[in-house]
Amino acid sequence: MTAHRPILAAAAMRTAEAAATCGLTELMERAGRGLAEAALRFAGPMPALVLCGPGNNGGDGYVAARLLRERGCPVRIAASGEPNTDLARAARSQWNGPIEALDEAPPAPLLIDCLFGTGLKRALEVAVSEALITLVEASHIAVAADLPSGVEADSGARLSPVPDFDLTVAFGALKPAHRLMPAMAGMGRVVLADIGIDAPGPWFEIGEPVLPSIAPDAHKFSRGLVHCLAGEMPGAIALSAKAAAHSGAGYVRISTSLPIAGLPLSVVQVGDAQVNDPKIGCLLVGPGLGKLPQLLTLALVSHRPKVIDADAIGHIGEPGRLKGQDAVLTPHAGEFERLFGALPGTKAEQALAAAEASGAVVVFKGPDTLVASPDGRIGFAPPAPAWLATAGTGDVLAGMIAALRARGLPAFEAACAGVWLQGRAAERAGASMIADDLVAQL
Ligand SMILES: NC(=O)C1=CN([C@@H]2O[C@H](COP(=O)(O)OP(=O)(O)OC[C@H]3O[C@@H](n4cnc5c(N)ncnc54)[C@H](O)[C@@H]3O)[C@@H](O)[C@H]2O)[C@H](O)CC1
Ligand SMILES: [K+]
Repeated sequence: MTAHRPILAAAAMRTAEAAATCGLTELMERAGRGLAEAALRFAGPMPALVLCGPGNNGGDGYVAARLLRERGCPVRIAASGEPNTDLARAARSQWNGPIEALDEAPPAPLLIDCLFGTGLKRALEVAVSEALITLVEASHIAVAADLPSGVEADSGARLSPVPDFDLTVAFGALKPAHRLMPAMAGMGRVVLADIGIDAPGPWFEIGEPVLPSIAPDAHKFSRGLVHCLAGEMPGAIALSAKAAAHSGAGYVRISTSLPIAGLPLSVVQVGDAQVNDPKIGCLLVGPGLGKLPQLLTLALVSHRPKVIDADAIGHIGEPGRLKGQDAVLTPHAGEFERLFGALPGTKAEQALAAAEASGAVVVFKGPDTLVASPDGRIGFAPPAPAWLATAGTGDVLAGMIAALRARGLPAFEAACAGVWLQGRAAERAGASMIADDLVAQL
C-alpha cells in the first residue's frame, strides 16, 4: 500500500522549510546526510566528485562531501563560485579539504551534482553547463541533489541542457519536476530523503487507491451501472466497456444503433439511451464517438455522473458548458488545447485552470498525467511504462474511471484511482502489450 506523497512547488517548499522546528542548519545537515547515504547505497564506496553551486543546494553538497569522507570515500569538491547564503557558507566552512574550480576539475567515478536545486531561475552559464555535462558523461554513476541542475522545479522544463542522471535524491518532498516531463525522463531512479518536513497539501503523487469493498449483499446495480454511448467507431467504446466490466462495475450497458461484435456477453447492448435512468452510476461518452455531437448533448442533459473522453471533448466547444455537471474529462494534450486554448503556466497550473473553468475533474493525460480538481487538488501520476502510449489505452482508462465512479468513488478519487491502476496494469502487461492486453490485467 503506497500512500499519496506530498508534492511541493518551490515556494511551498521554502515555506515548509522555514516552518521546520529543527532549524535550517539542521535541515541542511539532514539533506546532506540523506544525499550521502543514498549515494553510498546506490553506488557503494567509490571516489566521488561533488559539484557545489552558490546556493543551499551547494550547501547540501559541502555537507554530503564531508560525511562521505568521514565514511572513508575519497571525495573531491569542485565549486562554480563562492557560496552566497549563510547556510551554505557555514557548510563550506566545515569542509577542510581543497576546493577545485569547476571548469578545471577532472572527472571521478561518482559524480554528485549540487549546483542548483529549487532556486534555479534561469539557464546555467554556458561554462557551468558544459562542465556539468562533461563530468556527468565521464562518470560511472551520476547523482543529482534534489533536482538535476538546469531543471526548473515547478514546471519540469529544462532551462539549459541537462545530462542524464542515474539517481536523484529529492529532499523533504517531491517537487512537480520529479513527476513532469521532460525533466522526469532524465532523473534516473528518484528517491526521497526524509529531512523531517511534514507538509501535506493539495498536491500529491497518487498512491495506491483504497477501493470500495463489495458488500456481502451486493447485487449488480448496487455495484454500479456504467452506461456507454456508442458512436461512429464502436471498437473504442467496446474497449471502454470491457475495461469498465473488469474494473468492478456490476453492470455495463452500451446504447448503440448497430450491434457491436466482439463484446463480452455480459455487456448488454440496447437500442435507446435512457440517460436519466437513476440506476446509472456513470455515463461514458466519447471513445469512438466521431462526428455525433448530439450524443454529447444527450449526455449533458443527463443528471448522472459522467466521464467525457476523446471525440466528445472536441464537441464541448466552451468549458463553461460543463459547469454544474458531475463530470470527469480525460483530454490528452491536443484535446486539452482545443477545449481550453493555450493556457499559461506549468502543466499543473494549466490543469487547475481547466478544472476551474469547467467545474470538472480534469485528467490531463500524457507521459506525466495529472488529475486536477476544481477545489485545487492535483494528483500527479507515479511513473508509468512508456509502452502505455499505444492506441486504445485512453479508452481503457475512461472505462476504468467510469466503473470506479459508478462504484461510488467521488469523481476526483475515481480519476486518481483509474490512473494509478492503469499504470500498474501496464507494468504487468509488459512492453509488447496492446490496449486489449491492458484490460486482461485489470
Ligand atoms: N532552504 C533550506 O533551508 C534548505 C534548502 N535545501 C536545499 O537548498 C536548495 C534550494 O536552495 P536555494 O539557495 O534557494 O537555491 P539553489 O541552491 O538552487 O541556488 C540558487 C542560487 O543560485 C542563483 N541562481 C539561480 N539560477 C542561477 C543560474 N542559472 N546561474 C547562476 N546562479 C543562479 C540564485 O539567485 C540563488 O542564489 C534545495 O533545492 C535544497 O537542495 C536543503 O535541502 C534543506 C534546507
Ligand atoms: K542539483
